[in-house]
Parts: sequence; C-alpha cells; structure tokens
Amino acid sequence: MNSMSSVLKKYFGFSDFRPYQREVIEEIIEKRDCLVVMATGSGKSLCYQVPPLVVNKTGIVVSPLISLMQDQVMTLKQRGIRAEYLGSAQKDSTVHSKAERGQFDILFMTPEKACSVSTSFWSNLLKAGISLFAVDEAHCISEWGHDFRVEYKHLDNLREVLVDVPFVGLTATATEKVRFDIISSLKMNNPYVMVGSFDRPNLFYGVKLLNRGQPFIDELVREISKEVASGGSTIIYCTTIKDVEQIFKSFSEAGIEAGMYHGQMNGTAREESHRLFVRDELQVMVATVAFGMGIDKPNIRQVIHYGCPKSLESYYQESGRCGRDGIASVCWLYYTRNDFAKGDFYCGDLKSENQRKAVMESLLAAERYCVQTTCRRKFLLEYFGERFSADRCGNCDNCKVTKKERDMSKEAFLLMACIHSCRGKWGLNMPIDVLRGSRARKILEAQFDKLPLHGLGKSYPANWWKALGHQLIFQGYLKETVSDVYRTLSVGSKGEQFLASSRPDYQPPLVLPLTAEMHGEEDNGNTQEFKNLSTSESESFSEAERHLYQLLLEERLKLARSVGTAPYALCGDQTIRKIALARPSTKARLANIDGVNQHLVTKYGDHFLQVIQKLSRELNLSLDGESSLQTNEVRKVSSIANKTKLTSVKLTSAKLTSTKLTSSRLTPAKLEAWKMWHEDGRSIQEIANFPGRSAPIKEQTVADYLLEAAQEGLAFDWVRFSEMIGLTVEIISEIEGAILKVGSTDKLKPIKNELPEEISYLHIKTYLSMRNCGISFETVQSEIHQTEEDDERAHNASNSSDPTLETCHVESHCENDMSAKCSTEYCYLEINEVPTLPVNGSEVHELPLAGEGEFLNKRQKVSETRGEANSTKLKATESSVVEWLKNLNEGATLSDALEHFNGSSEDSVVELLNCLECDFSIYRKGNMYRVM
Ligand SMILES: Nc1ncnc2c1ncn2[C@@H]1O[C@H](COP(=O)(O)OP(=O)(O)OP(=O)(O)O)[C@@H](O)[C@H]1O
Repeated sequence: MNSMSSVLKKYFGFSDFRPYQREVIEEIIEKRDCLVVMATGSGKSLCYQVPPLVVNKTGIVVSPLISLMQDQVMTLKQRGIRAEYLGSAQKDSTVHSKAERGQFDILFMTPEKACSVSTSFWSNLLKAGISLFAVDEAHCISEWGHDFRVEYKHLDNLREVLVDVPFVGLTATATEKVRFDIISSLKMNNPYVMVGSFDRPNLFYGVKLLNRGQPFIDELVREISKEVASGGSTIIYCTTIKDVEQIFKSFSEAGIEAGMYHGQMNGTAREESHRLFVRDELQVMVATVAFGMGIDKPNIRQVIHYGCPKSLESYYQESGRCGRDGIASVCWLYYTRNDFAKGDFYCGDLKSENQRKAVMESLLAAERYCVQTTCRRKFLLEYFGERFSADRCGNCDNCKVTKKERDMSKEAFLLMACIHSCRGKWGLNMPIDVLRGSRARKILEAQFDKLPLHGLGKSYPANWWKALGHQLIFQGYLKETVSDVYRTLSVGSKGEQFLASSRPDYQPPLVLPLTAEMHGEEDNGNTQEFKNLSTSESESFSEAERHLYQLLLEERLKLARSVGTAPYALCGDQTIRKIALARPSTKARLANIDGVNQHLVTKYGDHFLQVIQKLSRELNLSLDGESSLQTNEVRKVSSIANKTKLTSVKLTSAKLTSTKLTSSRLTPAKLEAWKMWHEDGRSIQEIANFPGRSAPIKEQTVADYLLEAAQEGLAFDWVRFSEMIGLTVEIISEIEGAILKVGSTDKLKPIKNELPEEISYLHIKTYLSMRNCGISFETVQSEIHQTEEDDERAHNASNSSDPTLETCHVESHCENDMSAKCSTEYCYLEINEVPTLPVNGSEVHELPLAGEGEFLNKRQKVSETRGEANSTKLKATESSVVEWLKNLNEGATLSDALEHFNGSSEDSVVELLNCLECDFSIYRKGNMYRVM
C-alpha cells in the first residue's frame, strides 16, 4: 500500500489535500460507501483517483459521457496513471481483456456499459481487485435532479455483483431530495456523506438586463476578444441555436476563431469543436447547453450567458465550468424579461404536475437571481441550502457597485393596493396594466377600469413597475405562488402591515435601491460592466513575469500539441503561474512546485527548464525567484548584507565573465566559496581545505558550488575554470556526441558511460552549466589559446629573466601547476573527503583536477592521522537517506538530516536531498522530507 500523501505528490503534484478529500479517501480505503457533494472544481475527482493508487487495485468510474471519459483518461495518462475507458468509442480491442485482468488503475465506463458487461468480466476483475465503484455526476440517478438519466437507475443491479466494493456517488449539485435519491438508488449502506460548500470564491457573478440585437453582440465580441488576446478561454451559452449561430457569425466576421456547439450539429462536428476548445486551439466556444457536462477543462476564464437558463441549478452548473483551477474567473448572465415567460415551453413535454411545478419553481428562482439587488453569491448559496453568514461577498456586481436608493413608499403603496384590489388572481402584468390605465378587454371585463387606482401609475413604464414588483417580492412585501405553469401574486404579511399603516396621502417610508431598469439604463444593453479578467489574479506578477507566464502557456501548448494532448493535462494554469514566479533552475526545484508531478518532471522537465532559463534570460528575470525560495527555506538564511536580486546575466566577449556580483539565493557556504575563488583568486583545493573551515570539504563540492554560482549569474571566469579542470574542445565535442546518443541530460551516468574514462563528471557538468548560461565553448577555447600563448610568452620570458621563480601563486591558478611545486598548505585533503559526490542517486563522481595523483598521495598521508576520528560519523548516501526516512512516519527536517548524517557536509546532504526529491524518491511537505 502506498501512502496517500506520496500518491498525491507523485501523480498529482500536490502537497496537501483540500478540505474533505482526505476524509473521503480514508473512508473509501476502509471500504465504506460514500456520497460526496461538493462544488464544481472543489476536487471531487481526486476522491476516486487516489484510492486505487494507494491500494493498487482498479477503481471503476461510471461517467455519463464518452467525451468526458476520454478527456479524463487523457489527463490521467499525462500523470503516469494507467487509465482507460470502456464504451462504444473504444477502438483498442485489448482494453477489455486488460481491464478484466486488473491492468488499469482507473477504468471509466458509461452506465450502459457497466450494466451490460458480462458477469465473468466482473468476477475476473474482482479477483484482480477492485478498489471502488464510483458514480460520477450522481445526480443523474435522481428524477429530482436536473439531468435525470434513466440508465443510471439500473446501476443498483451491480450491488449484488460487486460485493465488498465501496460505492461512491459524486455530484456538484444535489438538494436533500436528490441526495436521498442517490443513496437509496445505489443501495448505499450506512454511507459516509460529505457535503461541502457550494461556494466558488474565485468566481465573480454579474447579471445585466440585455437588449437583444447586433449592437450588444458586437460589444460582446469586442470585449471577449480582449480576453482571447491574453490567452483565456470563454464559453458563451445561448438559449437557442439561432443565437448560437448569430454570435458565432459575429466572431467569424471579427476575425476571431470560435467554436460552435449545439444539438443540431452532427456528432463529428461537435466532437471536433469540443476537442479544439479543450486543447486550447480555440479560445471561444459559442454553445447551447448541449455543450455541457462533458467539459473537464479547468482553465475557462469566463462563462457568459446570453439569455437566462431555465433554472438556477442549470445556471450554477453552467457557470461553474468557469475557473475550476481556482484562478479568478468571471460569470456574467445577460437576460431579457421574455426569458422568464418560457415556463410553458420548458414544461411542454412534462406529464407530471410535480415535475412541471419543479420546473416552474426553478425558473422562478432563476428570475429572482436576476432581478435581485443584494449579494448574488449569498442568494445562490442559500438557494442550495447553504448559510452564507456575510451580507456581502464583495465579488459580485451587487456587492461591487453601490446602487442608489430612494424612498418608494408611494409607488409601493399603489402597486400593493392594486394587487390587493385585483384579488390575488393575477401575475404582475395585470395590476401594472391597471395602474398604467390600460383599457384592454380583460381589464374592462374584470371592471378594473373602475378601480380608483386605474391610471394612477402612468408616469412610469411597465418595466419600471416590474422592477419594483420584483423588489417587493424579494423583500417579502409580495408573495408569488406557482400553480402548475401559472404564477400568481398576492400581498404578503409584510405588505399587509405596510398597507394597514398607510393612507392615500401618507405611507411609511420604504427605501429601495434603484435597479438598472429604474434608472432607464437598461435600454442600451451596454456591456461596460464586463470585467477585465486577467487583472486580479495576476496582481502578484511583475510585467516581465506576466510575459513569462504567457510565453510558458504557449510552450505548454506546443508541447501538448507535440504529444497530442490538452495543455491542461500536462499541468494546470495555476502550476504554470507558480513556475513563472519560481523560475526553477533545477529539476528538484521544479518538482517542489505545487502541481508538478513526477511524470511532468521526468518527461518534460528538461524542456521546461531550458525554456524557463532561456525566457528568463531574455526577460531579464533571475532564476529561482521568490516562490522557489521555499526549496531553500530550511537552509540557513544568508547573512550577506547585499541581497540585491539578480536581474541579468551578461557575457562580456572579452573576458567571458558573467557580470553579476552577488546573489540573494546562494547559501553562505556557496557564496563564500565563490568569493574565495573569484575575489581572492584561490584554487579549488585551497577553498576545500581552507584552514578557517571547521572541517575540509570535498573539492568536488567546491567545484559544484562554483558552477552553481556561475549559473546564478555571479561573475565567473569560464576560461580560468575550464583551464583548471582541463576542459578542451575535444572533450566538449565528445560530450556533445554522448548527449546526442543518450538523447537526454536527465542523468549524467548514461552520458558518462558513453565517454572515455578520462572525461569526468565535472567535465560534463561544466559543459552543461556553460550551456545553461548560454556560453559557447568556442569562445572560451579561443580565450584559452590566447592565455596559453600569453603564458608561454611569459614562461619564456621568465625562464630567461628569473629562473628561480618556480612556486605557484595562489592568485595565478596554482591548480594548473599542481604536479610541479605547489607549496601551499591548503592542498591537503582527508581520505574520507576523497572528492566523490553522489549525484543522481548512487553515481559517484570524481574530480579530475590536474596533478591529481600527487594530491591523492598527500590525502593518503593526512588520512592516516585523521581517519579513525571520523569513522563513527554517518555519511549520507541515496540509500542511507531513503532507508532512514522510511522509518520516520512524520518525515524529517533538514536539520534532522544534518544531525543524523553528521559525516557529510551540509551542502552535500542538501544536494542529495534535492536529487532524491527530483527523482521523486522523496518529497517535501512544508519543511519535512518524507519517503515516497
Ligand atoms: N489537493 C489539491 N490541491 C491542489 N489542487 C487540487 C487538489 N485537488 C484538486 N485540485 C485541482 O482542482 C481542480 C478541480 O478538481 P476536480 O476536477 O477534481 O474538481 P471536481 O470537483 O471533480 O469538479 P467537477 O464537478 O467539475 O467535476 C483541478 O485543476 C485539480 O487539479
């Protein structure tokens, strides 16, 4: 059994479960039936995706649509999860037999398929092991749900077949009635019911009265094109196919490629539209609600409704497709009064009175949502039975725009008195017509023209009165009742009280907000309230970072195209945002970013790192920005005074030197090593054995420090370094050949194996570091030749002028002369500090400094005196660290590791941990390292 947390990091890249996920997963693993009712985008899928990977048994997931299953399979495969689906569209004939042998972690099926596969399939799979039977979109099982599907009803037959398998129902919308229906229809036994919040805090809700017509559509197209330019996706839901076609045409005429999706298109055209949108090839989709449940795309930035949907449940679901990745997104609903007169139409085919009533009530709720003047979120949540304690959410149009108010007691008195006089048998239209003095036949027949109120409300248009009527309903002064498909109005108790304390010449004050209709603002159908979508969430970005983010999105798109998948399947926009902020320079740092999973690192890590490096350089952004500091947060904080952020890495052609002078990110040990090398001119050996150090460090470690400093953009003399390690143009071309052959720079060992003995790991690392810094070795080489010639001239000159000058100077690269007469006391190493360093697991790299033989002799001597003292100290190696962590359930901090592996230096322990993290052998949660 794998641990839940390691599965979460390895396959999904996340370090923490969201609220409720852990509890549900634990219950499922304990084989308890579960009902999970959580908002769209809250992470329900993880509840059925994690258990199969923890217990290593197939999880069956029933899903209503093939397209949805295909998208889910595509995404899971990109996470390294063995997922497949069984259904009519499955072309691979081997899937069935593999599935029954338990070769998939997650197997999707339509409800029809689940009910029609043979019993032998189930019994074989049961033998292999089934971890759960999940029913996604479980509200489809209930006639009370807005998406009832009769085939879901037969799933209960599997209860007898799948003995001892937990049944899990998941849905984003379920009233009490629907919940009860799901539990009883699936014959759940003492289920664990988890009802989460329906709130989607990252969504902005706005509503506006719409003036249908081309000017509105043109404005809409203009506004949406802005969002398209910044890479965001939009769905425009229309209530009719005619509207879809009209808006689609307007996009085409504006030169914006949009997709279209409605029920009259043939299957292939719809699939193509869906595919292009999901894969970010199209940024806009104009659709009817037929484009529905099957959308698993997390990065939709806005959902626009052109016309009010038939119910608040539908609106919540459709708008909920927005911002499932948690990034701020926008939902605008544009309605016309006619939208609410479609009750008859929606109820057309419904036989049962109950169903008609349910439809009418839902439509009524949608209308109230549109016309109300208080917090939309509060209204939505309370409609679904959730208490929202605040009065204002601050993220809807009503909360953001303060509406003007005025005393409307006189008008309210007129309307309520008229409704009262019409004896509560009518909707809102009749009393309004009476007030406006209509002499229509029905008014004359009912003799309402004789009422003293007849004609007293002429000064306001009908829509004004309607707006007031809705406000009074909303405030509880009027009561609306639905009977079959008819709605009638009466004065509620609050209204009765108001009337009782009023006279024709006096009414108690009744202050109400002025709505758009009352302002007379509704007539231009303007869209000025469209929000600039990309602002709020990107506030943390600098201009350059925002640019990098856009470019990384493009890179992800290219990469996804090349492997035939959707960009979000590689990683979410949220993860790309974190990458743009962190700008990791190593795989370990990339792996540590929330949302980055093992598959991404191993398969695309190199590509991402190269792109990040290249783009960061172009945009003058330092690598390992703020966010990645979490990688180092457990290290000691540098006390260096100058913590200037890196802004550029430039190469001066003459000196081949990176120009930065300091870095805020290097540990003090690394910075110190770099200063000794760069500022004091000390050699690697001198630095490794500097007497001020409590214990010598490995030469290899010093070399690594220096290369890291170079990659950090600190001033770095590549010529000197190359000379010091004996890097020649021949060696470089051998390394390049080896890399080509291996096809990856993920691991150094395969590259090393392709090379002659004398080419060392340090040569390879140096070459790669130069490449990372954008340094061409040819230029270095020509500098070396130049230096050699200069040296030779100097040597000749010195031979002739001063034959006694023979010891090497610290300042003049003593390592170049080690085989000769280096007399500095720093050139000693201990035996247990033989320059070896485990990189990428168990690889042991040797430092190939010129004159190494002599050094080894010296080391040998020193070791004879020091070896014993160090023998009890524990050294960190890949296996020792993993073994140690295996026994620590809660994991260990870096300090624990340093204390435990006291035979290794801090930096080698850190480096080793980074390597293990990058290989996903261990992972980090907060500051605790744990084994996968
Ligand atoms: N623990 C987590 N940490 C961070 N992100 C998460 C976590 N769990 C899920 N997510 C992300 O949240 C988003 C929505 O998740 P998911 O698709 O599972 O939601 P859902 O509740 O199933 O939505 P829907 O009802 O639309 O199917 C995805 O981008 C997913 O990667």
